[in-house]
Amino acid sequence: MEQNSKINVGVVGATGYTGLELVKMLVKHPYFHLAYIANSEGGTTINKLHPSLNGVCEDEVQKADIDAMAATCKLVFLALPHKTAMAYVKPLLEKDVKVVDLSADYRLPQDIYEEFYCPHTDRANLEHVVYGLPELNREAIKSAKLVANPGCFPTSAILGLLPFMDKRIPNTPIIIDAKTGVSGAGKKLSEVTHFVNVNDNLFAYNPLLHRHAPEIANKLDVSFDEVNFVPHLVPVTRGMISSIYIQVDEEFNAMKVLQEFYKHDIHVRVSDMPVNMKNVAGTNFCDIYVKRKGNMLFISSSIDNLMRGASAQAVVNANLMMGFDETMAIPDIAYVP
Ligand SMILES: NC(=O)C1=CN([C@@H]2O[C@H](COP(=O)(O)OP(=O)(O)OC[C@H]3O[C@@H](n4cnc5c(N)ncnc54)[C@H](OP(=O)(O)O)[C@@H]3O)[C@@H](O)[C@H]2O)C=CC1
Ligand SMILES: CC(=O)N[C@@H](CCC(=O)OP(=O)(O)O)C(=O)O
Repeated sequence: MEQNSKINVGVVGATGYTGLELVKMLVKHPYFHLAYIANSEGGTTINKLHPSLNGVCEDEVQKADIDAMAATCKLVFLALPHKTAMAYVKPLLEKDVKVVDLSADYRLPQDIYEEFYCPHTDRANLEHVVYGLPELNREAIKSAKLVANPGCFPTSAILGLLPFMDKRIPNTPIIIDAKTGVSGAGKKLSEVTHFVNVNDNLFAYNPLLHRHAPEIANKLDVSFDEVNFVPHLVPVTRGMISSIYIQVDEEFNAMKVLQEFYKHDIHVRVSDMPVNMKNVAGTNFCDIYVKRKGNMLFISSSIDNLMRGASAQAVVNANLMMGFDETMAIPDIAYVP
C-alpha cells in the first residue's frame, strides 16, 4: 500500500551490509515509503536480521519475488552480489519498475565486464544504463530507468581524479594506492576477512589486476594500462581512502582547480588538510585534498565505502530519478568521534 503520496520503493538483499544502510535511510525518507524488503529466503523480519533496528523498523522480509516487487514498487534497490543482480534487472524493467543496482553488473561495457566478471545475460540493458556518479552524470540519472551504482574504489578514485584529467601529462601512469575497511567485502565470512587475519594487520590484495581498475579506466576514458590500482585491507569496519599520484606539467593552482570543479556539488568537500576516514563515516561526503610538488600531484580522497561507496549514493541516485532533491534522507553528520 502506498502511504499518503509517498513513492513505494523496495530493497532486495536486505540481509547484507549495504541492504541495512539502505533500510536505515529509507525508513526516514520524506517521499519514499519502504514498501518491500527481501532476501533470498524470506520468512523473517528486518529487525531479526538486524537487531539494531528493534523498535525502529520491524517490517516483514519476503522471499525475493519479481511479481511481488513489481506489484508493490515504483523503484527497487538491488543490494545483491554481482552476477545475481542481472537476473532481476531485466524482468523488473520489463514491468516498468526503475532499478538502482548496487552490484557491478551494469557498470561496464559487455566486453570488459565479461573479461573481469562472467558472461552477461542481459546485454540489451547495457545499452541504456546510466553510471550513477552524480558528479559525472547528474542530468542523465534524472531520466534513467536503470542506474548502475558505482563501485566504492571507483567512486573515491574517479572523484579525486576528475578535476585534473585535463592537466595530466598524457600517457603517464595514474597511481591509486587505496585502503578500505572490511565491510567492503560484504557480510559473508572468509579467511581473508577473518578477525585474526585483519586485526593488527595491513596488506594489499589483487594488486594492479583488481576488477575496479577497468571501471576506473573506463569512466575516466583512459586505457586499463594507464591505471595502476592497488587496494589494501585495513582493520577498520568502514571507510576508504585513495592516495592518488599523477604527473602534470602546466602551471595551475591545484586547490583552486579542485574548488572550482566541485563548487556546485554538495556531496564533495574540498579540504585544505589531508583527509581522513572518520570525517565522512556514515555520510555521503567525499572529502578531497590535493598537494603539488614539481610535476607530481598528490590527491587524497576519502569516503565511507558503505555510504558514498554504495547505499547513500544509491539513495541520491533514486532521489534524482524520482525528481527529488538529491540530499533527501542523506545523512550529513559523520560518526565522530
Ligand atoms: N560492501 C560495500 O562496501 C559495497 C558493496 N557493493 C555491492 O553491493 C552489493 C551488496 O553488497 P553487500 O551488502 O556488501 O553484500 P552482502 O554479502 O553483505 O549482502 C548481500 C545480500 O544479498 C542477499 N542475497 C544473495 N543472493 C540473493 C538472491 N538471489 N535474492 C535475494 N537476496 C539475495 C544475501 O542475503 P541472504 O543470503 O540472507 O538472502 C546477502 O546478505 C554487492 O554487489 C556489492 O559488491 C558496492 C559498493 C560497496
Ligand atoms: C574489502 C573488499 O573486499 N572490498 C571489495 C570492494 C567492494 C565494492 O564496493 O565493490 P563492488 O560493488 O564492485 O563489489 C573488493 O575489493 O572487491
